[in-house]
Amino acid sequence: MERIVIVTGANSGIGLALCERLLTQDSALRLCLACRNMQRAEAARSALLTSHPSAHVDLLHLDVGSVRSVLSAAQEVQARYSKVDYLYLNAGIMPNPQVDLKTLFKGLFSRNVVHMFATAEGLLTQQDRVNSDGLQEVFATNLFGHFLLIRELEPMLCQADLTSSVIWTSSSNACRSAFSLEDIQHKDGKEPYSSSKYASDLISLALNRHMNSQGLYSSVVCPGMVMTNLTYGILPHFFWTLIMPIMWLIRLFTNTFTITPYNGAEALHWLFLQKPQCLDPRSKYHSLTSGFGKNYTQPQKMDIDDSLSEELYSALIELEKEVKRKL
Ligand SMILES: NC(=O)C1=CN([C@@H]2O[C@H](COP(=O)(O)OP(=O)(O)OC[C@H]3O[C@@H](n4cnc5c(N)ncnc54)[C@H](OP(=O)(O)O)[C@@H]3O)[C@@H](O)[C@H]2O)C=CC1
Ligand SMILES: CC(C)CCC[C@@H](C)[C@H]1CC[C@H]2C3=C(CC[C@]12C)[C@@]1(C)CCC(=O)[C@@H](C)[C@@H]1CC3
Repeated sequence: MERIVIVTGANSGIGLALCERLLTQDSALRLCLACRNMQRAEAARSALLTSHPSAHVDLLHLDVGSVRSVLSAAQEVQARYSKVDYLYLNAGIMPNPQVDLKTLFKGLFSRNVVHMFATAEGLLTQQDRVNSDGLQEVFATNLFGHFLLIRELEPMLCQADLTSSVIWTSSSNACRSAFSLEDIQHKDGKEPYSSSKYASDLISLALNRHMNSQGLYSSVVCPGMVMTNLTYGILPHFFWTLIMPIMWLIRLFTNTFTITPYNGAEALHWLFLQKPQCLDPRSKYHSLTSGFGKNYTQPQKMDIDDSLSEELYSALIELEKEVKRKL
């Protein structure tokens, strides 16, 4: 039977590299690029069809940061397909990032330098804003829109005698201290990205608890540090060009500097090949690249607990009711 794969944020970076790798793996699958910008989506589709001329590549308009768009995209999916086998929740934003130079320089001369380059913990802040649904934009895009999409696609993901995989592109920047149950949207802090990624780790755990019995399995991935539009937005372009040799040098000391989108998509691709029942719901699957350029996937236990994940799950269900009431 034809496998249906949906990838959000598929028009660039890790999402596009994943699509390329999936088609190389299985040219018979039906790939659906779920993107907010249809011009960029069309360009991505053309690029994929150039390397895989007989592939089935569909486009779906989805602004994951807009409740209305998520609801209508989910309806469109139900009209087009009979099931969904893989749902890659990859779209993500990090608006107006700022590097804390003091922490960076202090970190460079500390024993924590490798950890700092792997996670950027405490190094990055962002400036968030409220979107047209009245939600914090980073929360809405990186977490809530994707959660709503899963909820709307539940019948397609939970088919009798079949399993489905939901795969979140999280990050090693996900940090417990950045997340608070009292402020799940991170209105009051300066690390909405870290908070939203930690929340996705929690929600993945809760989804497994609630949905495994219906055949839905959720996993989280960290692609490592990858040069994409998202990372290019952190520092001026000329500065990245200047420090690029240093980035390749750092790769000799930490396997988390995967750098290319192809390498970054390693764990996302690896999960496509696994039986979802055999995965660990408490592990994050990391794309890693050795100093010699060898790609591999490694699970690492996450710093998450059941009660916090359950409370966040309930809070998102409540928020779902609230936003639907307001429509
Ligand atoms: N690069 C890195 O080092 C790391 C990245 N990640 C995560 O990987 C994921 C992919 O990012 P990456 O490839 O790096 O960056 P890119 O900016 O290249 O890709 C992000 C994708 O998400 C899409 N997107 C953003 N907002 C929305 C929205 N509201 N609706 C639909 N699509 C949207 C973008 O579309 P558009 O072109 O329209 O903007 C783009 O296709 C993100 O979740 C990011 O957090 C995690 C760890 C490290
Ligand atoms: C002097 C140095 C060579 C300058 C580079 C410093 C920083 C700009 C980078 C160091 C660690 C990087 C990093 C990310 C962004 C760029 C850095 C802060 C991420 C936060 C990008 C997005 C993610 O989700 C993380 C996994 C990355 C972690 C490392």
